[in-house]
Amino acid sequence: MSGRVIFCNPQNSLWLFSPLSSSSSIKSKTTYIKNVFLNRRNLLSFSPKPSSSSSSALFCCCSSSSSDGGAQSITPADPFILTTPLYYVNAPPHMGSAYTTIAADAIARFQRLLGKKVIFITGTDEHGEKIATAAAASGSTPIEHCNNISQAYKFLWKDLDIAYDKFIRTTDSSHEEIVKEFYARVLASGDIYRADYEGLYCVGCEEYKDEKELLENSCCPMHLKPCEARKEDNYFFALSKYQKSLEEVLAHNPDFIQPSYRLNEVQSWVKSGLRDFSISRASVDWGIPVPTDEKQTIYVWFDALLGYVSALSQEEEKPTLQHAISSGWPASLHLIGKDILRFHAVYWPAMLMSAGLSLPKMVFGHGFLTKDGMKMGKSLGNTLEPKDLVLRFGSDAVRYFFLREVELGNDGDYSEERFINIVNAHLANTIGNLLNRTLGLLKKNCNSTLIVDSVTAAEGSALKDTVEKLVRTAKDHYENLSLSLACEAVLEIGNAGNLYMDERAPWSLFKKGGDASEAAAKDLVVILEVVRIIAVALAPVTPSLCSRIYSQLGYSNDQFEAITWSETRWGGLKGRQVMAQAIPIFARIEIIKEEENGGETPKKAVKDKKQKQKPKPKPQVAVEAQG
Ligand SMILES: Nc1ncnc2c1ncn2[C@@H]1O[C@H](COP(=O)(O)OP(=O)(O)OP(=O)(O)O)[C@@H](O)[C@H]1O
Ligand SMILES: [Zn+2]
Repeated sequence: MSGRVIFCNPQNSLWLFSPLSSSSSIKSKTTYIKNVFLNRRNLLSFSPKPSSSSSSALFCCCSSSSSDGGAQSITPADPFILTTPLYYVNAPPHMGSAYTTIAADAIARFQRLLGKKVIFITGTDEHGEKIATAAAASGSTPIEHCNNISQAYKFLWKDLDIAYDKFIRTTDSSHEEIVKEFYARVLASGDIYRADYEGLYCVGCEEYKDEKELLENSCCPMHLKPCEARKEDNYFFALSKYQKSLEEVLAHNPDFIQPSYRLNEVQSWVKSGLRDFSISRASVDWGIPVPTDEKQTIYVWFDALLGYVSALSQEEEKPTLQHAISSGWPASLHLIGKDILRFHAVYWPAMLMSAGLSLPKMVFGHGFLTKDGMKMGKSLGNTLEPKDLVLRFGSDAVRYFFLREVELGNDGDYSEERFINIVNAHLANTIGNLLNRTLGLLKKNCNSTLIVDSVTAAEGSALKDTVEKLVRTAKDHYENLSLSLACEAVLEIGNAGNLYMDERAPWSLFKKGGDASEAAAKDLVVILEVVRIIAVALAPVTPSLCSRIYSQLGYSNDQFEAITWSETRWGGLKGRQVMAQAIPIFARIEIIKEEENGGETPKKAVKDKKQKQKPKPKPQVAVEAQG
């Protein structure tokens, strides 16, 4: 289905022209508009057109517009555009930055499994005072510093199996072009003016603060450092002009800000009165020059948010807003931490409205990974090294633990003991052992070959029903971004498989021979089918682990790469398939005492554990092959 959107008002409104006849009721027109347009593009709210307007225009949509110079066709094939924050390169990545990116990657992978065209954008935010200071402290030029840290992000994303489509750096020249064009548009809308400003500035947040949000001694609650009193002659963005439009967007679009409890927070910021904010810095050199005044640079947030748009420009095209947005803007989802919600839920929509661009469909502000109750962050330095975790435990364990343990939206504290317990119990035991035991029995009793022509010929009906129900549950949770609950549902499939194995006890049926033996061989097929379904349903979260499962089930890597969610349907295993050699797909993590590992690093401890026996008091962790 498609419709026409005609751009009429350069500010905030557009008119929808619907093919419904003029005699259709307002209710049916409303339903039509909702179904066809809302949530597909960015028609965030609408109201019946004032009767004096053009006869074919049905509704006036507030707060969203298309800037593409006229009519725009809407097609169902819009891509799913998903973004992480562009991380600030004042310091290398840490587990907090990894958390958002892992979650975004799982969402992107799930959407790809559904067959959607996905554009998964991540990148680095590289301008501003903090960066210049960090570069000076490390004895490098700002761009050298940015190159190093940006590269560190890319390396980490590789280690964590992050399959992004676009990595945007705000120092890219194409980005700079787009920021300048955007600035010019906002200026042309009459939303930029020059004024003096005096206030309290947190360099950590790169933001002027309201006194009422600060702790004692004007300390920033996030960075625990006193803010500096500053006075500057700056360019301002007229945010206050968008008060009403923002209120309407928030009121009419309950899904725009997620989780829903964050909407109240945003609504109360807006209700308390929006103040214009400064979008340039006279005292900062490391930034994009203001197009109309080379003595000032554009405020780092005004610049960075535009990275979501500039990331869409194609290398072979001239970097213009028009080209960039024609790749499918608006974003379907900005996944961010709650620390930067105000920028994404208030500043960014207002900026987009001013420039006549569509608003993102959803902004999801997740919670914090904390250490001793404080947000882990680069500025506080209380971070956890994701690289270390990956080296010790592998990317699947890291991805699984944080997505399973910290429900997207909530805060969560890290504990190594809990990490080990969870990944051992879920990945090594429930899933890994189930596959390993089953393949072992298949090898011993069936020559590693499935004895049936198709899985349906072997199916265990009650188990099949349970699995089908849990697959539906997992899908619903993925769709609602409840990643922890999605993991839980998939684990339940594993539990059901283990229960079936224990109840049927195929090892003893094989001993009986005859029909019992044949029933046992069918049971093995059924269990392997359960594990195959787990591999599809958990692929967004633990892609490497799931590809190892697929390869043990006799599929090629290419076959795994081509899977879609529809393959969670019961019956996918090929009859008469010969299974690969059973090797543990997930190395169980063992806690061994340091007296056993002689103080060596945990991985090394596996190899040397038998030789070194010096007594030492503290426990250590080692990785061991699952038995
Ligand atoms: N402790 C954390 N828990 C969850 N996500 C985090 C955490 N720290 C950072 N992030 C992610 O990184 C984003 C902020 O990126 P940024 O580069 O500013 O990192 P930061 O470590 O918070 O920096 P700083 O400590 O200097 O403020 C957050 O919105 C969130 O997506
Ligand atoms: Zn701060």
